[in-house]
Amino acid sequence: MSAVSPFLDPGPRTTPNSLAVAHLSRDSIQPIYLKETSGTTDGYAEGPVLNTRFGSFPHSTLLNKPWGSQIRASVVDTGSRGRRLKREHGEHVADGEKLDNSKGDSTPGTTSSRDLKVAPSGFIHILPPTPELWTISLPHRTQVVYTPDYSYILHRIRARPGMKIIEAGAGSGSFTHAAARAIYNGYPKDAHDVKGKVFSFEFNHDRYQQMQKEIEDHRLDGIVQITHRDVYNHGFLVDNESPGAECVFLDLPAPWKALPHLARNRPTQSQLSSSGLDNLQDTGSEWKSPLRPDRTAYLCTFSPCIEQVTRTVDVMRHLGWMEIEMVEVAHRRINVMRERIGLHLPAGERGSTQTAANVEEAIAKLQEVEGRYKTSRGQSQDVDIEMGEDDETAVENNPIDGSKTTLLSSEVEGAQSAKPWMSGRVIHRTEPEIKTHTSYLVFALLPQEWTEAQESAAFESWPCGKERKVIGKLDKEARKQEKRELLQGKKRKKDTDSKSEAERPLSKKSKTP
Ligand SMILES: C[S@@+](CC[C@H](N)C(=O)[O-])C[C@H]1O[C@@H](n2cnc3c(N)ncnc32)[C@H](O)[C@@H]1O
Repeated sequence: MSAVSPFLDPGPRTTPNSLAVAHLSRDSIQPIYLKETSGTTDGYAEGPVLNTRFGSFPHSTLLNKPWGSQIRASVVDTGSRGRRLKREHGEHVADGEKLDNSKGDSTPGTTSSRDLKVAPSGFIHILPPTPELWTISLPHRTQVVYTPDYSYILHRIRARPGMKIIEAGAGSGSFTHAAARAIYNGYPKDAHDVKGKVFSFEFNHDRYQQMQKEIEDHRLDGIVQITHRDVYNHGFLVDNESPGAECVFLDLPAPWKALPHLARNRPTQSQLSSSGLDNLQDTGSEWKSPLRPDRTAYLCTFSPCIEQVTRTVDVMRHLGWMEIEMVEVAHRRINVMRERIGLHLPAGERGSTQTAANVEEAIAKLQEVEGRYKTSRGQSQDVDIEMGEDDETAVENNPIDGSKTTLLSSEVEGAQSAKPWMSGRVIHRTEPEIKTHTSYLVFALLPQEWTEAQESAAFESWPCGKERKVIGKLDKEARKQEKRELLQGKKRKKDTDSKSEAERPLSKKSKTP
């Protein structure tokens, strides 16, 4: 294993031949494999270039940067690229159009990073890959499980470092990456090393191959083992060995068809037929459960429709799964922002409301308007001109409706000195509606295997039913009789005490205080 996956330990800086995430804007991010190539690449003298709507970014400007750095766009000759490609393909290019490749790196026709000119505008941020960022930027091959769902699922199935998870189907690998991070407690040294692992199963061959490649590119091999398999018919054993899983996640069109393969013992014919799975015949071979025998197994299935849920729950009941529960994650994004209220704020600015922020501001404005009205009645002069000549105030034009706002000099100073991102009240607003239904999550658990030997050992330690001392009586009449006897005993004691008191010699009695 060359290095740790950037998903598990990205290190302090970007490195060549590794995955990074280009953050263009809040809703636009792009995964990128950073390459350290000195020669002309794809027609660019600058080597490999990331072209975005915020400008062009040669990889050389993105390499060896601390994660989270802001990278400014570079001036890249995108126009000559087409001409260069044409020339490479032997097409005629006019002499005057020929490119001067002499400057730059030692490699002819390349531009070194120190020769690159910073573009007048445009920047991105370079971020380390995480399962969350990968989920929103990965190449979609199927519907994927998103972060609000998988964070809850991993918590409920108790995925933690050192656990073994079975996942089917792998699809686009969104859940796989999050699961790999959750169970990671080091890379296994060999096949017998007991480290956390994700056993992933995918039926579609193309998706299986793409996943296999991604896992290698992301250096997750050893932590994720993907198998090309139809789990409905062939179950979850890997090389005919049990993965020994404690956690299971099924994102399949018919999860109930995979459930009989997750039983502790071979399901009986009646269990199979009551589940509608008569086609799964007894093959005669030895039964191996893919679950860890000495631990409770936690399962989650992910289904978009309620009919799939009812079918799954029905089969779960027949196969002995317990504490079955369905949950839907209704996720809402909460936007936290600053809201600025005040008459002095520039009109039409995002997040600002032009209204009096308090009583003082409202009175000041009224007084000012009244004063202006009196002045305009006294002198028939243009108010705007007068205002413009007045040092104490300034007039602001509203770019939207053309109206004018008069700013008091103190307000102008205040508005200029305040940092825009610090002014205003911090408020939060949720999205007005929950956007989409993702899926119904069905959770269940299968208790650990319990043998006769374990039962006898438990009985030895806690001999249930062999208690020697019986505390209290069981029936009502016996309890009443017990109470009667208790009261009679007390009464007898009281009588005896008072009798002995009466019989005591008088001299002794008088000494009593
Ligand atoms: C919705 S996708 C899974 C998406 C994945 N959980 C993710 O987060 O990216 C369902 C996948 O199950 C696979 N699949 C369907 N039937 C299967 C079967 N019998 N055995 C294994 N995989 C199967 C499909 O090929 C598909 O890729």
